[in-house]
Amino acid sequence: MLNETILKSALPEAIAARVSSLLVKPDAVTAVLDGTGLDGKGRADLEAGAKQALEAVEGVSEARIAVMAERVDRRFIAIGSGKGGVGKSTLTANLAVALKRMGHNVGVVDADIYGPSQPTLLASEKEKPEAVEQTLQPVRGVMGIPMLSMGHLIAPGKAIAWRGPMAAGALTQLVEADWGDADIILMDLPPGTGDVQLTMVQKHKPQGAIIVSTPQDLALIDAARAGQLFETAGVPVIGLVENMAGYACPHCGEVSDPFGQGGVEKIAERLELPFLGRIPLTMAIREASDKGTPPAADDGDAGAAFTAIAAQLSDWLRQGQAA
Ligand SMILES: Nc1ncnc2c1ncn2[C@@H]1O[C@H](COP(=O)(O)OP(=O)(O)OP(=O)(O)O)[C@@H](O)[C@H]1O
Repeated sequence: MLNETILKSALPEAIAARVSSLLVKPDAVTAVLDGTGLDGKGRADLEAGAKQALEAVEGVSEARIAVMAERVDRRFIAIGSGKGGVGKSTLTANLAVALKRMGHNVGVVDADIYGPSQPTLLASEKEKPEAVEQTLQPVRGVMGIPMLSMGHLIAPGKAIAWRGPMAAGALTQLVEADWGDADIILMDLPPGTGDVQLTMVQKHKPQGAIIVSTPQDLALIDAARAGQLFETAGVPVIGLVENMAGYACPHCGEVSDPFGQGGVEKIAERLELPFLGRIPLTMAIREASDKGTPPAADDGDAGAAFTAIAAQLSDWLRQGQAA
């Protein structure tokens, strides 16, 4: 006589551990499995494995499997800048790595569709995302961080020259991918404050935003504009980050300020927004970024500034404000 114990013992251990219920009905066996933490492929494999094992049991003509997963309360955090080339992508990659090291389930959407650099920064250039039932499955970057970028979907070196609606459509696919149990998704926005950015922010409504700027006056004007963009869209600004602040000469050790100093902190004060910290301009950061080894992945000096900013983001995520 078939019963739950017999059926469960026919399942491989990893599948048996996920059984929520197993019922023997006259026409079929029905199993409900817990798919929490698995991505689309993992859930499909779980379902197929259970079905095959149960239908191999004598007396079972059909096994119906349902894989359920706990709803993940997912938050998107946008990293934006008013101006290009100020280090938005570098900050995003390092914040992701630092948050991961702090125990967060973090993912990265490279929404910088015109210049996607996350595949290089997080060493996933060769990966190609698959789609399961038309939903993209993120690839894995450094430290297993789930991530998606247009850079994964287009041929390397190919420029993307899309108009707003097409760009927004492509980005939706990245945002609405199967993020599994990742509950914090960092979104590397395209630089600037045009229509594309505003549409993206309004459509995908991040829970908070970080603005990056270098300390020079021109960048600061644009950073203030980025603040207005988020305000218009009703997205709270978590704080401002100053990048490329102070350069220590690798030969003589003298510190100079090619882009000025302290400007971002001043503008944060003026806009009444938190200042999250300063990242120095160093060869180590540039070299590590090009190699796909984000400095925040280890305890070296180059990563410390990123880790300190990630700690504030982590506090904001826990309490709703930066420490
Ligand atoms: N603190 C830093 N020290 C040294 N180099 C840096 C630093 N921050 C960024 N860089 C370098 O500056 C360049 C631009 O950085 P990044 O791509 O992160 O900027 P971005 O704002 O995302 O640019 P884009 O406009 O392309 O989106 C990269 O080569 C990066 O390695």
